[in-house]
Amino acid sequence: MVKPLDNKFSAQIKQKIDLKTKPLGALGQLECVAFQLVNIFSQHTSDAEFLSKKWVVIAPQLIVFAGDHGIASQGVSIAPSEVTGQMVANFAAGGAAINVLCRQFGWQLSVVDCGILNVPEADLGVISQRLGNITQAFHEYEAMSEAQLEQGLTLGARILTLQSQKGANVYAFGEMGIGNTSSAAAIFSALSGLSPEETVGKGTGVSGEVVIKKQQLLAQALVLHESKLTNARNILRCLGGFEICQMVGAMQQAARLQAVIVVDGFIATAAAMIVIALSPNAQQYMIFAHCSGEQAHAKMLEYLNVKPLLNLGLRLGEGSGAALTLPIMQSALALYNDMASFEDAQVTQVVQGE
Ligand SMILES: O=C(O)c1ccc[n+]([C@@H]2O[C@H](COP(=O)([O-])O)[C@@H](O)[C@H]2O)c1
Ligand SMILES: Cc1cc2nc[nH]c2cc1C
Repeated sequence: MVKPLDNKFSAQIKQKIDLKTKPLGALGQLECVAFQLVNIFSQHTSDAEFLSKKWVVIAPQLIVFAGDHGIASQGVSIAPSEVTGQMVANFAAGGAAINVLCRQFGWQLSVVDCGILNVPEADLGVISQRLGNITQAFHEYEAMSEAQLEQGLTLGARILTLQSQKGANVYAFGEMGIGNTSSAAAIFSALSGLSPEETVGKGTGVSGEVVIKKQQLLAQALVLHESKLTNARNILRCLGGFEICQMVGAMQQAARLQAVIVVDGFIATAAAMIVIALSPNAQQYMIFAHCSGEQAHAKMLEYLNVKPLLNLGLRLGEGSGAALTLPIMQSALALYNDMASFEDAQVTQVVQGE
């Protein structure tokens, strides 16, 4: 079960932010981030501890879930499925964008093989939680079986529990999987009722013709599975990927632990949408890192009524947008902890005009 935030200290947190030496709201979204983080971190804190404690991000973990997609055989990506495994090897060797950003900011990075076609050599440090080699093409079959779905949710939760032993209070979620923008768009259409024309985009950078092909495959899938697409579990099973499934399990577990969940781009947000559909309280623990260049990501964020922290036109995945939020979260907390109040600094309190 995902508990709602108890909001025990929320009025005090808001007041402390408002009494800092600045015009009301002048730190913009940093104020929202500070409020959300302190509200989450203070869930099991006594009144005395709350007043004296400095709030910090502890042992931040970024987990990249990788999976291959049957739908990729339909030519929906600029890259073949083999690239998923090749990129996983790149993650393991430390050369990808996400490795650079994790080193830059201090995330601990884990990579999970949820079921990819070409598995890198065993000793590369990739965590193996395989549900199969590849999902079935969802325009003709259910992407995965009930057993694979169940196992994926369990294994996703398991990896989060393992990482939580490092004492982390923030988890970020990224993915790698050729073809997975098709899967994420299908999930978004099934959950929202939006047409494939509205949810499909260019993914890795396909041409207009391929976008139309993607839309047609999605339309076919939505008709094929129509009778089953009435709940979030079936939507995930029929249209999802092994990596999306494990991301759902891991995000659910992070929410159960009342930890912060940093959601990356289009595919990670599709996983978050499933989590929210299953457990609406989970959204209280989520920070949406950025608005991706994938055209329907802005629509997903609008559908969830959330404001992302960044808008840099990123469309890489891997957790790259999520990685960039660590210094933002740390800055928001440092301001909350250390910035003087009007009273501390003997500055005349300014009142906002009408
Ligand atoms: O995170 C995003 O918003 C995002 C947007 C477009 C593409 N991607 C990445 O590109 C791959 C999927 O693109 P595609 O064209 O193969 O469906 C997958 O590995 C994702 O990590 C990621
Ligand atoms: C090269 C490459 C790197 C990626 N990283 C995430 N998705 C990707 C897709 C491609 C094609």
